[in-house]
Amino acid sequence: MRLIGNAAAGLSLAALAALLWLWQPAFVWRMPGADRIAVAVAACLLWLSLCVWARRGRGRTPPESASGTVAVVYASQTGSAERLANQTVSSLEAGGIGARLIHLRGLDSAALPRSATEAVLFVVSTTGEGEPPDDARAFVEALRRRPAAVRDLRYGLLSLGDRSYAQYCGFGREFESLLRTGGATPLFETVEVDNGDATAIERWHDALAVLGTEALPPLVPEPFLRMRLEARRLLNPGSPGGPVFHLSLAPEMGTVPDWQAGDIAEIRLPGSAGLIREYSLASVPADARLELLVRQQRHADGYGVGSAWLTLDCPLGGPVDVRVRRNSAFHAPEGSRPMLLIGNGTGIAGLRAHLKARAAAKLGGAWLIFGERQSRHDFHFREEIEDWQRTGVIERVDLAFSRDTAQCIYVQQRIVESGAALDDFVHRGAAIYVCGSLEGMAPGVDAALRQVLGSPLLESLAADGRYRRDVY
Ligand SMILES: Cc1cc2nc3c(=O)[nH]c(=O)nc-3n(C[C@H](O)[C@H](O)[C@H](O)COP(=O)(O)O)c2cc1C
Repeated sequence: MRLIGNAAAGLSLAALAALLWLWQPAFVWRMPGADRIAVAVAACLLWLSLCVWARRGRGRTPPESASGTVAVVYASQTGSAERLANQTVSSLEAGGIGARLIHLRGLDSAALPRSATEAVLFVVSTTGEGEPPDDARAFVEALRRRPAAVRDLRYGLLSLGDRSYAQYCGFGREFESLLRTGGATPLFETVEVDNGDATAIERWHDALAVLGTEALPPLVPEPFLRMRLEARRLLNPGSPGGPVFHLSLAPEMGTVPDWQAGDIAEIRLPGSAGLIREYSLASVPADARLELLVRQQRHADGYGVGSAWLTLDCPLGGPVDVRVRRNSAFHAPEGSRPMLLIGNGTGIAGLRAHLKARAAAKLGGAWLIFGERQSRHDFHFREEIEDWQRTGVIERVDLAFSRDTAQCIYVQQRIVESGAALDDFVHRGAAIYVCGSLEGMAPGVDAALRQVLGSPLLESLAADGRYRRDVY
């Protein structure tokens, strides 16, 4: 191919030189012979540099493997599928296969590559009770209506889940059945990953050999960073609820890793076969600290493993192995769009990070709806929140303390009570962010938003990334 290309460039160069010689416009004709030759040489040089420039431009596209390029499409609720998709792209590219990362949110099934040379690798997780991540809902809905949209697609599927849930990999299985119904062709057997199981991830890596290279570098897991527990403060002494601690992790040396509001801290517990616990980050990089809220879990048979270590056993100043997981599904909206922040309990952590980021960017236009048990004990970060109200970062706060009154008020009631203002806020362009418990709060908030805004609007907000949730 390259030989043919070079020959063609040579021939066209010769033709151009001949043309220039024959044509010789009048002003060139009047020049002395030596000058005419100089003009012809200059024109040829100009032509040559144009050819070189055009070839360099072409060289910037990803290299194609013997079997073409790969689109790696992910849908993720809390960032794990996003991370594996990223690692897959890096590994493919290092192995010489052109790969591009695509977020399933906003993707039209008609836009999926369907050529014989481009394969699609899907990396998806399951959330809720066997449900798709929020960023996959619109795509899946469209696929249900028009399954043939994926006909002729060649795909591989990595499906993340956790066997402790009743519907293990429920969404991954539903997605695969939709792909097959639509006539898509699997490149290899779907790989299901139970709770980050490394052996299953290795199987995924091995299966990728079908794309045309045996020597694919391994998927590189992000390393943990050694930090130390700098501070631990009980936020709710006297609360009828479980104790909530505000933890601050400082770097042992050097700087903290980079992150954005919405990202998640993964903490590796010592002496527990590498068990990892995850928490929404409550701080921003300008704080130079990773801050978390941890509720101490007490069960009939003792404390929860992760929370007991962080709130009781880890000594102040002691080492903590941590890494940050990018969770773009809960990142801030673009620009200065207003935000409706809804959460309960330790969910204030993720919302606080967003408020801190907005305060630093001098953005107003935040509305906070927060719920806990008693205002006297459980109004976490009260001073900060009141300060943000004074300085205009927060334009409105609604609180729902369930144990302050006999009627047990929750955030979902506040949503319904403020229906007209909330509808107006959304029509002013606001994005809705929900952080906190999956049980009770998240479905209750979802139902209340549907009641106030209507399901079609809420679905379209989700599809546009204006309804995002970090719920656990
Ligand atoms: C709130 C919540 C609900 C979940 N529901 C399920 C489920 O129904 N079935 C399942 O197999 N895994 C379930 N999981 C486990 C996730 O699929 C698993 O942790 C996955 O690695 C998350 O990937 P993501 O971060 O890309 O969303 C759930 C996890 C969470 C936090």
